[in-house]
Amino acid sequence: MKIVADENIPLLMECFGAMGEVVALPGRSISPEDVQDADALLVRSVTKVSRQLVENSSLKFVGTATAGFDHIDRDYLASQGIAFSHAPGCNATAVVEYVLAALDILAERDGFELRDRRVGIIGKGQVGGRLYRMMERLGVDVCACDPLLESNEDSRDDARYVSVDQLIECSDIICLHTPLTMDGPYPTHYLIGEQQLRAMKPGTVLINAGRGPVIDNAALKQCLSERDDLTVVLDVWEHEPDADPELMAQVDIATPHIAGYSLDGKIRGTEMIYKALCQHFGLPARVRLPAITPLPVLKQMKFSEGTSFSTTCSKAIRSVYDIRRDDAVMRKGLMGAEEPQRRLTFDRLRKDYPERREFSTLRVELKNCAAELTDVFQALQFKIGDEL
Ligand SMILES: NC(=O)C1=CN([C@@H]2O[C@H](COP(=O)(O)OP(=O)(O)OC[C@H]3O[C@@H](n4cnc5c(N)ncnc54)[C@H](O)[C@@H]3O)[C@@H](O)[C@H]2O)C=CC1
Ligand SMILES: O=C(O)C(=O)[C@H](O)COP(=O)(O)O
Repeated sequence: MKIVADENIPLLMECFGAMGEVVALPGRSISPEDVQDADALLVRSVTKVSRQLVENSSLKFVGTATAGFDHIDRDYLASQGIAFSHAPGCNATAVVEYVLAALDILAERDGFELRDRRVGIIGKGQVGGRLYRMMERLGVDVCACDPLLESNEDSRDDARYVSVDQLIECSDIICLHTPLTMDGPYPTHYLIGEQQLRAMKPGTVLINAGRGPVIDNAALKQCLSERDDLTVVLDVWEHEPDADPELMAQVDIATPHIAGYSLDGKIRGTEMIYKALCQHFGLPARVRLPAITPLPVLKQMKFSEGTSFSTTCSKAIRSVYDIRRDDAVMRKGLMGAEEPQRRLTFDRLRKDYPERREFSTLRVELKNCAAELTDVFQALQFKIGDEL
């Protein structure tokens, strides 16, 4: 079997090496010639899997180790009988933790308590659904907009569903977690445009960790030049990897599409397409990824009695993931850089992203602390108690 794969898929050789020839290539440069005689193509989000790439190839399987699949022409693959698989939910926890890490920094900077804010989540799927439940457990007032979920009797739950306009009207913090869609009953392209931006309440925090074009970036730039009360966190950008440096200068936290980049989430993505490929070709899935996942650098934190509530949570969150580093590195690398350097730097920051682990890899010891603090750490998915 010949497998062509994005070189940025972690544990590629460990998983697929024994199955045949594995050709690892930079995702953006995978060409029709590369896949012509391949049996399987394994990508991440930067490879456009279009008719032009795939036609005249011997491909039987395409897998993307990502949650999103707007880079895949699934209709064309289906028309050619090529199997397709993605990795739903693989990095949802990482994205939720990205949002929490951003809110933790902003709450300290701007002097607010998350519990005093209403959070509105647009897109209540794997990411948005986890975020919704976590906010509920943290005692935060939360609502969601997801007309597809709401209108489906099988998936509807007792969450508080509202329309986009209602959500914008009532939320202090707006989190975007929809896929990028251009058609269907509820397309998300430019879901947030000039009108929606204008309608946001004074002081709204807007976070986009879905896909760049869900916000009209030109309208956002214009809006931010007119009102300085909005706080914006952008992980995703229109025209990636060419993130607009002017917009970057206007937003409060800027990162290069790394919200889902926990090592745990990336490895889960690899595992999901590995299992799907094995199943498709009738091969045994022998590799056990948890067994070869590295141990976290930081395994345990102990808090002294009397440490304040918010200090304790912030310290734990920032020890695992300090989003300020990602923001600083992006600004340093991209501001003032010319094309094509800017694009190359955006991609390099993603390729060389340092190891980041999920909250659940850190054990937190809370001797003689308030029970409420234990509840909060549990809601955030940290491990509790002294085991070492
Ligand atoms: N920044 C990053 O690193 C990452 C970004 N993503 C992006 O986030 C998106 C969401 O991820 P998941 O939650 O895993 O996907 P998902 O498919 O589980 O959830 C998406 C939800 O959005 C809803 N939705 C679709 N159109 C909508 C609309 N017009 N208004 C409101 N809701 C709508 C769907 O019904 C679904 O419940 C992915 O498609 C991907 O594009 C995902 C992972 C990492
Ligand atoms: O899973 C998704 O969807 C994402 O957005 C991924 O985090 C994108 O990562 P890359 O595939 O671009 O490495």
